[in-house]
Amino acid sequence: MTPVVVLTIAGSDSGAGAGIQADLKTFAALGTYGTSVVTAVTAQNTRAVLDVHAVPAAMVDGQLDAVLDDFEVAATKVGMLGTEEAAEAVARRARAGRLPNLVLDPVLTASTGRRLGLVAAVDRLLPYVNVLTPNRAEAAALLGRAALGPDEVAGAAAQLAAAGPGAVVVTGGDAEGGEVADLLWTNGGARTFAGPRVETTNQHGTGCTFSAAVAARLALGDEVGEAVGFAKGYVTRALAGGRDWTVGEGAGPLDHFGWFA
Ligand SMILES: Nc1ncnc2c1ncn2[C@@H]1O[C@H](COP(=O)(O)OP(=O)(O)O)[C@@H](O)[C@H]1O
Ligand SMILES: Cc1ncc(COP(=O)(O)OP(=O)(O)O)c(N)n1
Repeated sequence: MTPVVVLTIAGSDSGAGAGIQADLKTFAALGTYGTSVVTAVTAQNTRAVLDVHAVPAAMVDGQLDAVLDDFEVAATKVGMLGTEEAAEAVARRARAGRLPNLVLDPVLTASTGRRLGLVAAVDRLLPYVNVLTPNRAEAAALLGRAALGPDEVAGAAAQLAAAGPGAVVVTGGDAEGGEVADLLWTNGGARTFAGPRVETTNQHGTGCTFSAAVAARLALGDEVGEAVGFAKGYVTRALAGGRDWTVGEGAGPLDHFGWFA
């Protein structure tokens, strides 16, 4: 059977734990055909982001044309945007209705510390987004706040949803405790998706993997709540599969495929 086509618009991670590489692995693991538009190239491994090169906006434009002129894209995941001009190139296609089921992971700072994106670039896309997937720090930054306390997450999600996205999932990887809970705000109400915390240092690319899985499942026909529930379970299994891996010396990648075994 011909697979559904999903698009990732994101940065390349040379260590392949996050970014375009994590997205394509996730798309493949979930039985979809992944296409890609590279917005930036990072020299990155499990320890650090060493360098970042933004792809010129004309080349981002060219890649978008190449993919959208030939493939019927059923869902798109957007990660690292590189520049505001790249964001505008994406916004133009979204305005024209060429990017259905648009999932935006507002990548701002790598967990190893380097700045990877700008709030202004993310803001340009918010009106066209179907599902926004910030972690707590990203949600706070998008709202111009320093941080979010546990009781402020639902209110922040509602505020972000009012800026355009039909649904907002604030992921909770950085919270304390034996459970990790993500909050989905949609249709004016909150739902929580909780799962066991996987104790591991191999958690590079969890946000990329989660948002890519949401996009893949929307492409396969899930409703937003179903897609978020599936993505949450998939990330938990991928973290568990790679828990004891020694791939690189720092925060290693997830096991995107092994849970099928
Ligand atoms: N240690 C963990 N155990 C289980 N699930 C996790 C863990 N860390 C993150 N997650 C899950 O990974 C997904 C991405 O969340 P998060 O880590 O907050 O994103 P980001 O990488 O953008 O900071 C969410 O579904 C979250 O619940
Ligand atoms: C090229 C690139 N894109 C995104 C990220 C951030 O990945 P993410 O899954 O959001 O989170 P961490 O792995 O940084 O926790 C990246 N590092 N590189």
